[in-house]
Amino acid sequence: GNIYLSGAGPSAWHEEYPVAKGKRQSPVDINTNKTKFDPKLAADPLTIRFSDSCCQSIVNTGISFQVTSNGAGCELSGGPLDSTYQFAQFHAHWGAYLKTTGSEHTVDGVSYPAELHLVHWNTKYDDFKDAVDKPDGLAVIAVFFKRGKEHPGFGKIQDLFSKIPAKGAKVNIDFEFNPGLLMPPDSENYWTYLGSLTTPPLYESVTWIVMKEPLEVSVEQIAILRTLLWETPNGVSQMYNNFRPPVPLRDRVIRASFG
Ligand SMILES: NS(=O)(=O)c1ccc(-n2ccn(-c3ccc(F)cc3F)c2=O)cc1
Ligand SMILES: [Zn+2]
Repeated sequence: GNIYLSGAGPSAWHEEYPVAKGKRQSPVDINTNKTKFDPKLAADPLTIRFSDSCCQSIVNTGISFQVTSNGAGCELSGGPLDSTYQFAQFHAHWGAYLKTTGSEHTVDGVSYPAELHLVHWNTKYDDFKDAVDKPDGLAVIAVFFKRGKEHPGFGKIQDLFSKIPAKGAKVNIDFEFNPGLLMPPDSENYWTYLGSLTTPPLYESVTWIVMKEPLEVSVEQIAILRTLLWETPNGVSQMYNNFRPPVPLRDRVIRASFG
């Protein structure tokens, strides 16, 4: 069923996944008065490498779209990472029409209309499946979407949505698409903390790298996200509010790469 709409939604996930109440869950609110500038993050800059040939296909996962990659030439290292991570997929989370919620992370309690996640796995492990539940297994870059000018690059991905109308539907991407297009103009400034997958199985395996600067997309593009379809207790309908609200930070400090 639909993990956001069945039962009490995210607040009930702990019944089947006790780790939902764990010590390093995600997403969280980023209270900018409590983040800590770490000069080491600036001393060893985050290196984000994407290629034109790294996106193979797009699938409707039933809770988002997902652009999958074999990771060729797409690697992440430096900053908070002690290893090289390889790109596996990107997807997003978003809200409802005329609502301000939609992102998973919030900044000083404020939500963005949507949030993009670029998922990478630690190449010290054999493959994604092996890395996904290890404490240093994954690194996810989060990019907030804000309403503004159109983003033609993301539009190329959205043009495929009509081809994946239902859960499990998948099509090949037969044009070059470089996920680097989805990085904000300034990707030096980010926050980082140790967290988890934001949907079941909620593994506490993610080093989060949350870009401070949002990416502008048009209001129409935010609306197009909701043209994807998912199953609900009342039948197939538009996909929206596929986000987990922030959970307690517990005993963690969010570090900033900037002063
Ligand atoms: N929203 S997010 O924190 O970026 C996020 C949330 C959930 C996942 N997720 C859920 C199941 N899996 C998964 C996929 C393949 C696999 F072999 C094992 C998994 F757990 C996964 O990667 C991946 C990313
Ligand atoms: Zn996500």
